[in-house]
Amino acid sequence: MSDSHNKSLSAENPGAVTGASILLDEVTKRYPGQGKPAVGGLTLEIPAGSVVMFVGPSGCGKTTTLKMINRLIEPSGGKIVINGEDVTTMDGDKLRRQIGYVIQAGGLFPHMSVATNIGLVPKMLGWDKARIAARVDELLELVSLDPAVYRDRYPKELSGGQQQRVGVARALAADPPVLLMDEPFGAVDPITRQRLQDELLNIQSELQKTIVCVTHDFDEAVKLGDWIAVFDEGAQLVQYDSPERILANPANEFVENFIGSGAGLKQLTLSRVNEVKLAEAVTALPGDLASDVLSRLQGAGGKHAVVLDRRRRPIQWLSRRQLSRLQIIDDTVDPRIPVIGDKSTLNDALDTMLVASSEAALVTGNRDIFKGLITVQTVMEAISAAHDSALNDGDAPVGLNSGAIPTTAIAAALAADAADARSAVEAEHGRARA
Ligand SMILES: Nc1ncnc2c1ncn2[C@@H]1O[C@H](COP(=O)(O)OP(=O)(O)OP(=O)(O)O)[C@@H](O)[C@H]1O
Repeated sequence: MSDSHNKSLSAENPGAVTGASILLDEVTKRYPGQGKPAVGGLTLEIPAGSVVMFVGPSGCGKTTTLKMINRLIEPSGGKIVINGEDVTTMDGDKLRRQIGYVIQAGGLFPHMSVATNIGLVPKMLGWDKARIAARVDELLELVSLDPAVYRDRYPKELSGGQQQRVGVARALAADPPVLLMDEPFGAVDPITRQRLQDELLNIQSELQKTIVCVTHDFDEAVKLGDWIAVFDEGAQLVQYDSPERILANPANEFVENFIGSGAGLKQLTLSRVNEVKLAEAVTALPGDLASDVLSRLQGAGGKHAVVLDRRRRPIQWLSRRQLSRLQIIDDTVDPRIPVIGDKSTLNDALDTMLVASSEAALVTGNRDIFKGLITVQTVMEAISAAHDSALNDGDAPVGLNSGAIPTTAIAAALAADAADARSAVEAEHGRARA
C-alpha cells in the first residue's frame, strides 16, 4: 500500500463535512459461474456532495455496483477512484471505515446497545471513551432521537423507523465523506418512510455528504436524488440525469415504463407553492358589511372573498351567494377551507384542492398570514413550465457503459479533478445521456 492510501478520503480538508467525488472507471463484476457480467464496464461519475439514486429492475446490478464502491464486493475489473485516490487495491477494512453504509432496517447488531452500535467505527479508529460518548449523543440528536431515552436501549426495543435512524447515525459516526445506502427505508411504513426521507434531506443539507442510494421506489429517487441513474440488466446505464429531466424527457420506453404513470404529477413534488405566481383575492374582515364585500368582489370579477382575522390569517372563504345572504361578516373560523402553506409542494397543493373539491386553495406564509390563491390552472401551467425548463437546463455527470474510457480522463480523475475528467470524457466520447 502506498502512502497515499493512508490518508483519509476527506484529507484535503480535515474536519470539514463535505462529500468526496467518486468515479467508477469501467467497473465490471463477473460472479463465478455466471455467463453474463452482473455489472458490465460501467463508468459513472458521482459528483462530491451530491445524492445519486440507483434505480432499475430487480437483479439489474444496483446492489452489486453499490457494494463495489466500498469493496464489500470486489470488482473483477476497472477502478474505483474516490476524491482522486484509486481505492481499488487499498485495504478493504480501512476503506470501509471511511465510507458509511446503511442497509434496510438499519442492520444493527441486536446484542449491542444503541450507543455501542453507533460507536463501533469510532472505537475501531481508537477514539477515547469520552469522545465516542459525545459523538453518540450528537448523532442521536441529529437523527431526532433523545440521547437520554435511546442511548442505552437495544435494537429490539426500537420501532422500525427508530432502528433506521440509528442505522443512519451509525453510518455517520466517523464523519465519512461518502454514505452508501441500500434500500434504507424499504422496511418501514409509508408515513415513517416519508419522515425519514425528509430527515435525510435535512441532514444532507447540513452535512453535504456524497450519498449513493439504491431504491426500488422511483418516487423516492425523485424526492431524494440530485441525479438518478436508471439501470437495465448488467448495470447497463439507460439514463443518468436530474430527476427533472428524466421526468420531462425519458431516454426511451424502458425509462418511461420505469417512471410509471403520471410523470407530470411526479414533477409536482419538485416544485413548491412559493415558486409559482399566486392569484390575488378580494379580502374582508369580520365586521365588514357583506354588501360592500359583494360589490368589491363583483368589481374585481372574483367568485369568492377571503375573510381574514386580525393577524391576516384566513378564517372563511365566502362565495357571492353566501355573501348575498349575510349582513355583517362574522369571525367564525371555518375549518373546512382549503389552506396550504407556501413551502408545501405543488403536489400537496393539488391534493388539498382535490380533497376540498375546490379549483383553488388559500396560500399562507410565515405565521399563517394569507398570501394569495393557488389555482388548478397555475398548477397545470407549472407542470408544462417545469417540463420546458427541464429540457433546456444544465449539465449531467458522466455515465456510460462503453469500452475503454480515454486515458486522459483517468489521469485527470486521479489528479483529483473530476471536472477535468468530465471534460476529457465528454470531449472524446460525447455526452452520455443514453
Ligand atoms: N453472490 C452472487 N453470486 C452469483 N450471482 C450473484 C451474486 N449476487 C448477485 N448475483 C447476481 O447478479 C445480478 C445482480 O444482482 P444485484 O443484487 O446487484 O441486483 P439488484 O439490482 O440490486 O437487485 P434487487 O433490486 O433485486 O436487489 C443478479 O442477476 C444476481 O442474481
